[in-house]
Amino acid sequence: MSTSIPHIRALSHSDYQEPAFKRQRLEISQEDIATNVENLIAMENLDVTAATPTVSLSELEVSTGLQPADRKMKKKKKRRDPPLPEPCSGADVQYREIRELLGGDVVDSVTEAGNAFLSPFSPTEEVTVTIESMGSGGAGLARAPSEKGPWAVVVPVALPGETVRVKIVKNDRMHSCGQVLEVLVADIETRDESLVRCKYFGSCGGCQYQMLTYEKQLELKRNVIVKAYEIYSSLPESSIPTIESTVQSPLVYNYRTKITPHFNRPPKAVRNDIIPAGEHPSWLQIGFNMANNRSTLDIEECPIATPILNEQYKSERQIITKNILSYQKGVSLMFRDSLDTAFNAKQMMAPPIDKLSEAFTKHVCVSDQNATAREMVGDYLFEYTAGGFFQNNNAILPLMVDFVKELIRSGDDVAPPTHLVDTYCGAGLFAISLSSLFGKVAGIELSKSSIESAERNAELNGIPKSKVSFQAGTASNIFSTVRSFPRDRTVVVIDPPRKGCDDVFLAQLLQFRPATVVYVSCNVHSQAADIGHILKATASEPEGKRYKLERLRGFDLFPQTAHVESVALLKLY
Ligand SMILES: C[S@@+](CC[C@H](N)C(=O)[O-])C[C@H]1O[C@@H](n2cnc3c(N)ncnc32)[C@H](O)[C@@H]1O
Repeated sequence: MSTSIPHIRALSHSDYQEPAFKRQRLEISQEDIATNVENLIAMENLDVTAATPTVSLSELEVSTGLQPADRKMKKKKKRRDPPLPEPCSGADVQYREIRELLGGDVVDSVTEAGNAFLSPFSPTEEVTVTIESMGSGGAGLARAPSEKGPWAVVVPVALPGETVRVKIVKNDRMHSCGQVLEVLVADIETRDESLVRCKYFGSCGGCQYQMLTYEKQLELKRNVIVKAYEIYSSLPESSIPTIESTVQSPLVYNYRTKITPHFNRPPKAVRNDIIPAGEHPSWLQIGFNMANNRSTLDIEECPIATPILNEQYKSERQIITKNILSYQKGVSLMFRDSLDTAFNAKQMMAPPIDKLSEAFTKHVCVSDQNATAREMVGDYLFEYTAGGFFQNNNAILPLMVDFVKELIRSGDDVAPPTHLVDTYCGAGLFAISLSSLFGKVAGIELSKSSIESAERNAELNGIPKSKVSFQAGTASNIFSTVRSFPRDRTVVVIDPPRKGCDDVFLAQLLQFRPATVVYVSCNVHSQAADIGHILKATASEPEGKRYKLERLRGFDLFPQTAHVESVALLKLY
């Protein structure tokens, strides 16, 4: 039964036009032609089994316009496959999921035959597939029809069990990406189109889950953590605690406190045009990356961003549109929700603190990357450079900080921790928010401007320098600074960037061996890999020196998207 899916239908026709001046991404380049031909030649010399994608020579000639003579010319040119994706990256996670779907042996044999990039689909081909599983990136995963050979189709906004007609929009290693044209068989139990708030949902790459209830989104995010630990930690099931339910964001729309829309410079062909007042030329795309490819989709407002960001973005779009012909380069904009920095921060924090006053409630939008932004998290005030790192969902931050506090307090009351080491500390969010639990706090962070903010934040919040110190540098350097900290009373908080901790950091952490480690992560896959490494490295140590993973819980910092963050507690036992 075909189901009416308004936003998906809208995507399938010509609402969105690729700007005429842009080279079509799907155009086959000379290099692609060469590769396809070589692969084809390789296939001709192979004992072609069912495991090999089947594209006939004539099909390839039709799709590439290549004639037999060209084949001879290109025969000698060999091109190697691009390297495998960076471990724990989104592409790596997806590749592993594709291997799971198609079978590791099958993928290996296609790869050995040099055909991992030989898509059985011609660009823009339409195909009907049934989604078999949900990828951790929020897209449905399907097998290509069997006559196409072992190949996957990755389909955003399609759910397991659904049958969808898609247009192929991109070919990659062992898979093609499909854009839904029609949902032929819908999972009406799970899909609820009335929940979708954004008219660009499905074509914009920002959100994946608007068609799901929030409860379902949280369940899927928990599954991502379960799977990440199964695959990336290489730990036995018995070493992984029950993963707790994902903590909800108090706001599920209008929560995002930073957005970075962008646009390209105008194409040469229109440089001498005159844009009539109030008109938005069709070639001008100001917005966010599309799902499935990196071209920009023109978007007037983003429902997951805070209202003040949308207000400012809308008026900025008008100014840019008016002046677009004067831009020589593409621009990445930044809008950051902030408390109004016109109020004096020291005065705000001088008792008696009035949290209902304008200084604590008036929000503004900061669009200068170098300007200062300000936010209150619980009882602490934080300032930071607007273009620098600060978490993007302020509504959930107090819950996250409280959970970290709970983990720290959950231990031995007889000898509670006295020292905190905040690694990858940014502007001091954890160091400062947790400072009341400790006698001594040390933080480290690579960005000098974030360290300056952290120092200022300690001062603004009345935390003496004798108690809290910050250091600019790579995280592993902290261990020489905190040599005097008592390891059995020390908590190390780890909150690295997406790629996780490096080997030097992990080696130093293992040598230091603090009683408690709280690992906060924006990439559950690298967190699982790092924690797996820590547990395995200490597994054969004597009692009291082995780490145990005691708690693990997801936090939904980005509702409507597939992204999930997680917090883990490690203890020595
Ligand atoms: C996910 S953020 C966490 C920041 C902070 N904990 C917070 O919640 O606001 C990761 C931080 O690690 C910093 N960083 C990246 N590589 C680093 C390294 N090798 N050593 C120390 N800090 C690093 C980044 O600048 C960024 O501020």
